[in-house]
Formats: sequence, structure tokens, C-alpha cells
Amino acid sequence: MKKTMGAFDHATLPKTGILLANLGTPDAPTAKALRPYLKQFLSDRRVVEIPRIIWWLILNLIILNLRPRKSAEKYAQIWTSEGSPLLANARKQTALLQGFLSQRIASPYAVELGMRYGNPSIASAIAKLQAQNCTRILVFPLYPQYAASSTASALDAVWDTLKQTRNVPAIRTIRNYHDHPAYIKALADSVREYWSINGKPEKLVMSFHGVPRYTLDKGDPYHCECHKTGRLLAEALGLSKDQYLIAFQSRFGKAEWLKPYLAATLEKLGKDQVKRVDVVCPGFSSDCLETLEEIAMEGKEIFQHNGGGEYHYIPALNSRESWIHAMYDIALDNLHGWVSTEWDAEHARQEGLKTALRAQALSESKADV
Ligand SMILES: C=CC1=C(C)c2cc3[nH]c(cc4nc(cc5[nH]c(cc1n2)c(C)c5CCC(=O)O)C(CCC(=O)O)=C4C)c(C)c3C=C
Ligand SMILES: [Fe+2]
Ligand SMILES: [Fe+2]
Repeated sequence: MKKTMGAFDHATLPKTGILLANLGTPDAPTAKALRPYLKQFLSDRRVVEIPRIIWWLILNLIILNLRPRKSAEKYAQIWTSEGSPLLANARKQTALLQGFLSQRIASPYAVELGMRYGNPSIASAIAKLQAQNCTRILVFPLYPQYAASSTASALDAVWDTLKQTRNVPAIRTIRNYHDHPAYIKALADSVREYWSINGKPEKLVMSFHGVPRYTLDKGDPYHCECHKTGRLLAEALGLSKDQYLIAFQSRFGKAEWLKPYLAATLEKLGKDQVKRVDVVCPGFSSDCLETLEEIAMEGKEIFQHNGGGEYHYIPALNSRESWIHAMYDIALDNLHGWVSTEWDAEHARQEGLKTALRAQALSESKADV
């Protein structure tokens, strides 16, 4: 009989898998590639919560006819020789974390990247981890602040995949790390480094991806977690309350989203003739369409069109060493009992396990089934 992915095998040692989960991106900056990506994204009930029939009509009759072309034009402006910045950055983070862990974790482990929408899918990442005999998986969403539309949606994709799996691994999930000291330090380091090269602004704007206002009313902690990250980053940078602002970007649709909107904030700062504004996006672990086009290009246009002075976008954490270090710290906080950092003890444990497995396989191969 054909064995399924991740099928039990007596003779192999179990590993711990780390599944880095991010949002995903289209395969190409074209309307043809944008259509299935947007269809998958915007059909997610965690992302759009309005009644299905009404939304089905709006999505299929209006949005999927107009948005793919418009979004493709935006993606074309930020696409690189390595493809989508979000995917290229997430791949680098995966490889760097894998390398970083190899110097610190003595137990067998594997790291894979899965995207909630598009490729490589979360299902393909889980299949790769299971093929490497990972019997335990830590799901690490690359969203520091929890939102149902990002974090919970990534977890939905994990459960949906596991529903179709016989030999389900043990699962742990990281809910958030908006106030983790290593994450805040990585953010503060990146801003300080930017300022040491480019000088300081009159105002620092911390811009987070928006979500509909009703999600806050229904109990989503995202708004509060963004504010806490903002406050901790300001404290780490020694900023007073009048030196920084928190705003929310990327409003989608007609409903009210979290306020203040970034566009209105930049418009006001421009009208107030602020001499220099820097914008940082602490919620995005990788640069992507939302930072490189909406913040670095559109934001600059809004600020300066309204009379503002210099405008700087401070890059996302991407593959900064302090961020890879923070990813390691956050992962390790959630891997207690699953991995060891003590090489000699772990080596002895692995040798013992191998011997026990060999003996067990031998005795079971002799036993009647
Ligand atoms: C913090 C992370 C994110 C949350 C929360 C989030 C919510 C959310 N997004 C949309 C609609 C769109 N977002 C789009 C792009 C996009 N969104 C995030 C992150 C979060 N979204 C990222 C990192 C990106 C960029 C992806 C890339 O390829 O670079 C898009 C697609 C682009 C476009 O057509 O504008 C849409 C659409 C909603 C409705 C929502 C919460 C309800
Ligand atoms: Fe989004
Ligand atoms: Fe956007």
C-alpha cells in the first residue's frame, strides 16, 4: 500500500520544524498573475467579513475586473531581478535563520517558508517539513502584531492542511511578538543606524497596515498591539510624545478602517510645513508593495504635494542581523522541551535514541502484526 506524506517510519529520528508563514505575493507583476492571487486573498473570510452573497458579487463583478490591472502597475514599479521583494526577503530570512540555528541548536531541525496566498503555499511547506520527518512544527507567522486577518488566517491554512494528513505533527503557534525585547531592539537599531547616516527628522511616523474598524470593536487586539510596539520603539529611541506619530495605511473598500489614516496624517504634516518626516513600518518584517510603493512613493507625493519638506522611508527589518537574531530568540522562547542548545547532552541523547530505535525496529519486525 502506498504510504502518505509524513507516514510513520520506525527507523528515522524525529525532527523539529519551523514554519515561517507570511502573506504571499503574486507570481508576476501582471494582471494575469494578480487575478488568482487577489481572488484567493479576498475570498478569505478572515479578510473580508461581509455577507458572502453580497461580497461574491462585488468581488467577481467589480473588484476582480478592475483591481488586477491597477495593482499589477504598482507591483511592476517595485519588482526586482529576484522577483517580488516580499518573497525574496522572506526566502533570505528563511535561509539566514536556518544558518543561525545551525550554530545554536544541537537537536535536528528544519526551517521552511509558506505563504498564506500564492506560492510557495503553507501546504507545500508543511509537506516539505513532513518529508524531513518533522514530527513537531512551530508555526512562526511573520506578523509581530496579531490580527485575525493575518495571523489567524495563516493558522487556518495550517489546520486546513493538517485535516488532510494522517500522521499529524505536534503543533505550536506563535501568537504575537509585538513587545518582544529582541524585536523592539532590532527595530530601534535599524532606525538609529538610518539616522546615524542620514540625520534625524522633525517627526517620525510609525505606519502599520490598517484593518477595518469593526475588527477592533469585535475584540481583535491588533490596534492595541500596534500602539504598544509604537510606544516601546519610541521609548527605545528616547523620543518624546511630540516627536512621533502612529498611523494606519492601506485602507481597502468603503468601510471605516483604523485611524488616523496615514494619507491624512501626511497631508496634515505637509500643510503644517514640517521640514522633514521619516516613516518606518514596524509591522512589516519585509519590504513589500505596501512599504515600497505605498509608503516610499505615494506617501512622499502626498507629503510634499501638501507643502512638506524632506521625506524618508526607513527600510523594513528584512535580513538585518539583529532581526535574524530576534527571530531566533522568539523561536527559542517557543521551543522549550523540543530542542536543546547543549551540544554534548544532545549528542548523547541522539546516539541513545538511534540505538533504541534500531533495537525497537528489529524486535517489531520479528513480531506478528
Ligand atoms: C500586518 C499585516 C497585514 C494585515 C493585517 C493585512 C490586512 C488586510 N489586507 C487587505 C488587503 C490587501 N493587502 C494587500 C497587500 C498586502 N497586505 C499585507 C499585510 C497585511 N494585510 C502585505 C505584506 C501586503 C503586500 C503583499 C506583497 O505582495 O508585497 C493587497 C494586495 C495588493 C493590492 O492589490 O493592493 C490587498 C488587496 C485587507 C482587506 C486586510 C484586512 C481586512
Ligand atoms: Fe494587506
Ligand atoms: Fe496598499
